[in-house]
Amino acid sequence: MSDRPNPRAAARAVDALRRGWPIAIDGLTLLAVETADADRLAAFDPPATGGVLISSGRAVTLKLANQLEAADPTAPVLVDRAPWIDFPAATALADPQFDLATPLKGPFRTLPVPHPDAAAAALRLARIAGLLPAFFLGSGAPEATATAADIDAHEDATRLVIATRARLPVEGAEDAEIVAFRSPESADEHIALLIGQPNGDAPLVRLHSECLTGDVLGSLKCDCGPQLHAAIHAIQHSGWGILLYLRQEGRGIGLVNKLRAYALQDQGFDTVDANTRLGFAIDARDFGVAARMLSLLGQNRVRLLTNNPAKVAGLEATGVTVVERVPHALPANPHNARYLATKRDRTGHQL
Ligand SMILES: Nc1nc2c(ncn2[C@@H]2O[C@H](COP(=O)(O)OP(=O)(O)OP(=O)(O)O)[C@@H](O)[C@H]2O)c(=O)[nH]1
Ligand SMILES: [Zn+2]
Repeated sequence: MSDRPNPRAAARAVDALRRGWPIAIDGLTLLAVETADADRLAAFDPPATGGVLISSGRAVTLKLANQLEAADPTAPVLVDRAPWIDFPAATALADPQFDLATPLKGPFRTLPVPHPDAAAAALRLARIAGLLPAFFLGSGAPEATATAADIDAHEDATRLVIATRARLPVEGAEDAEIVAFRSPESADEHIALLIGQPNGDAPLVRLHSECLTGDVLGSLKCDCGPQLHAAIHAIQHSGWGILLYLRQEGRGIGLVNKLRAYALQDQGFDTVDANTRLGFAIDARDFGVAARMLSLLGQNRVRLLTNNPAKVAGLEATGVTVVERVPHALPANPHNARYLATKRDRTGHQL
């Protein structure tokens, strides 16, 4: 009955969310809390009864869902918009960063989520837009309209194509070639660095997810910067291979949300709990993107440089054979020791 999924509609919806404009998804009309303000909210929901949509990871902190319900921290929860929930109160509801400074008063009451699939899709769209996963529901005229299928189509990795390639000598690998990938409507430009010459062996491959703080600023909170450079050296040393630089900042939640997770880590939460308290999955990355890039480069058998079994499983699930996992652990420092221990203890990293 419906038209073919339209990724362009999802792209328009992402743009509208970031600008603070209302959108509609399959029967729900929504305004992102993060980009709203009191006036926009008043125009969007004049009776102030529309409810606030959050994710169950956040709802657990607010005691609106139990741990069991939060097995999927991204599941939608609808909070009744009690008369006292004005714009600042809704912001405090959405953003756990302020919990210590402004303890939430409540009481909050949940309501059944109308159109749960649309609500879940809206929370996914907030993540794609790099915003907090929280919305006002209302009735204002939407600036953009998308369906859940449009959003999935927008994320479909098979639409990725090679945009261009060029020689790029880099420190540690002077004969490297850079290949850029794009998919229509998406702002992300993933990169592959091809190092050395194919020699008949499966290439040594590193999936590196973007980390502005670690890759560029030399952050000591994680191991990304040293892992990036060590990967280039290891690939060069192995004869040949590929470094994929994936635009999946913050394990897929975006830079600003990752920095919010860092603020929660400053309050004592570890990297796993920080993500779920914000209302995100522990790891929101889609390694199908990496599989598609390898396929466009003609590689379906790889030796994978990683400590993360989820990367091996993610590639294998999309048709890439991982003939060997090659460990990629680097020395800890006082600032990232807890982060590395959490990865070992809570996300199955083999260090
Ligand atoms: N959300 C969030 N992302 C983080 C945090 N610390 C680092 N990252 C992101 O995690 C990603 C780095 O992960 P990877 O280097 O691929 O590491 P990994 O998944 O642990 O796997 P391997 O290094 O391959 O073993 C980058 O996108 C970072 O921005 C954090 O505390 N919270
Ligand atoms: Zn990092």
